[in-house]
Amino acid sequence: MGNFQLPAIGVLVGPGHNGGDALVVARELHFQGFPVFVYCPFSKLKELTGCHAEYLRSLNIPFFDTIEPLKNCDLFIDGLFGFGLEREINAPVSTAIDEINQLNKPVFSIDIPSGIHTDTGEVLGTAIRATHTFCLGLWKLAFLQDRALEYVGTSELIDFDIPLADIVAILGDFPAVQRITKASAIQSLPLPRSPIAHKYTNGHLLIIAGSARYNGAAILSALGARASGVGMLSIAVPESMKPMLSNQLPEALVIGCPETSNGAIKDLPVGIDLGIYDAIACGPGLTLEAAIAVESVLECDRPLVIDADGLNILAQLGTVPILSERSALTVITPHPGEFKRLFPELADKMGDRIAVTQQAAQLTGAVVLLKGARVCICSVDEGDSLRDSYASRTITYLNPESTPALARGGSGDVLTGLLGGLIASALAKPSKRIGRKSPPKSVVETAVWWHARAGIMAAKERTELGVDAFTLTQYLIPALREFY
Ligand SMILES: NC(=O)C1=CN([C@@H]2O[C@H](COP(=O)(O)OP(=O)(O)OC[C@H]3O[C@@H](n4cnc5c(N)ncnc54)[C@H](OP(=O)(O)O)[C@@H]3O)[C@@H](O)[C@H]2O)[C@@H](O)CC1
Ligand SMILES: Nc1ncnc2c1ncn2[C@@H]1O[C@H](COP(=O)(O)OP(=O)(O)O)[C@@H](O)[C@H]1O
Ligand SMILES: [K+]
Repeated sequence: MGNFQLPAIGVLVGPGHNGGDALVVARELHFQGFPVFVYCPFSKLKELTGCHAEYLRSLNIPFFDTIEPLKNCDLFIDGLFGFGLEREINAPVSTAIDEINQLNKPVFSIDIPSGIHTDTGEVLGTAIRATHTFCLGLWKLAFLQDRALEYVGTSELIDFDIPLADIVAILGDFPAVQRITKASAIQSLPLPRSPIAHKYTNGHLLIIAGSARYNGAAILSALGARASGVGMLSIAVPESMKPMLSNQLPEALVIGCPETSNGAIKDLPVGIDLGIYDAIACGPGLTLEAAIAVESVLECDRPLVIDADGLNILAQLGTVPILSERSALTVITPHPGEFKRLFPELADKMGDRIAVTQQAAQLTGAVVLLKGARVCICSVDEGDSLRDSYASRTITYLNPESTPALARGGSGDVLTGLLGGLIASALAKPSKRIGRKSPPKSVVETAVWWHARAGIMAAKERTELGVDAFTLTQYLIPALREFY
């Protein structure tokens, strides 16, 4: 026999059923021969948890009420608190959590890292920084809240067959919050194309973007739109940028606009007919000098994607009154900074990204796409008869998988173009409609999922440092090849 030693395991046990789960894990590891050490500083345990504790003590598994004796353990199981935690954790438990975090050893959390609020993802005083979290039964919202992600580590769902009838009884047939799945995202791709398609049946998108200061934004949006397969792509840019755009995108119709002395779009060209476009994506790189053009876009009856400076100008014009006036589809795609400018009344509640996105959708009737690590998309439920008041039910989609490789300038511009192209293609006018078309709102989820897949694939091949925005555009089509 070699000198083989099983790792020692520290198990952190709380007073509720999360602690009960941890005790069951501790017992099974003990039966498999692992040395197990329990930290449980609580004198009062819930009944079932208390029974498990009693059984472990009868097996002579050691219990401690300080962390000190567990410090040499090789890894930890965290069962201090699960979804029952609603108030701040105080000393001595908070101090124990900080000490565990400082050990820098692998920690496996049960259900949710202890200290994280199960819905809002808020850190209640302090929280375990898990290496891996096993979420039990149904995904908790905290796994989709940006502020919890550094604590969750990698994560997986342990499905223990909660009966579907029970889930439906509580959440309904179509829960108001959904994770974007590969299956649903693929469904809304404009594939396969009709064999008798022609360019106009595949939609005509107008991108309005760019300035002398930010000319790359127009190119990146256009390359995003190119990957969407949109039938026709027009790009309105300041007149002096026309040659550069034509050079980069020979297939596009480039429209030169009158420009300010700083090289921003002063206005749209006289006589331009916005009515010919199936969708308009407006905003990347415009600067605030393009206010007149953005105002005319917001007043037109075309489906819109508004991003970046389009949003900053919208905020100045008055987000809620302007968007509430619109009857065509409007998708706004703010990052958190832009979101605060659009909705200053929600600025101090941004920690709960899901709640503020829902409130923004209710205030405006727009589809609100809040960017970040876990993009949140929210719209008012069209099936709801109270829609006019916007006080009705919202439907929320969250993208569960992405990569921080996308956290660099320009990746949002790519998304704007991709999204615009997919919407134009889904909304190609009814007289031209051929083949399968998707509901326009569902392509918003598809665009977000596709953009993230491209980032993930690029990061895998090139590391997280190798995904500049132009490179990202080059991975959009390869990311789909896995599926087509
Ligand atoms: N269907 C189910 O129920 C299933 C449940 N499952 C498991 O149970 C977990 C939920 O169990 P739970 O409801 O007992 O809550 P839990 O998170 O253990 O904590 C509550 C305890 O903590 C205490 N406490 C709270 N805050 C505190 C603080 N700041 N500082 C100190 N104490 C504090 C609170 O005390 P009290 O507020 O009552 O005084 C109470 O005693 C869930 O995450 C999953 O692991 C799964 O196995 C599958 C099915
Ligand atoms: N940590 C992250 N993980 C995953 N995606 C991210 C992360 N940070 C940013 N992103 C994504 O990158 C894009 C950044 O967009 P944005 O902030 O508008 O940048 P830009 O305006 O420079 O193009 C968004 O799609 C956002 O969701
Ligand atoms: K836990």
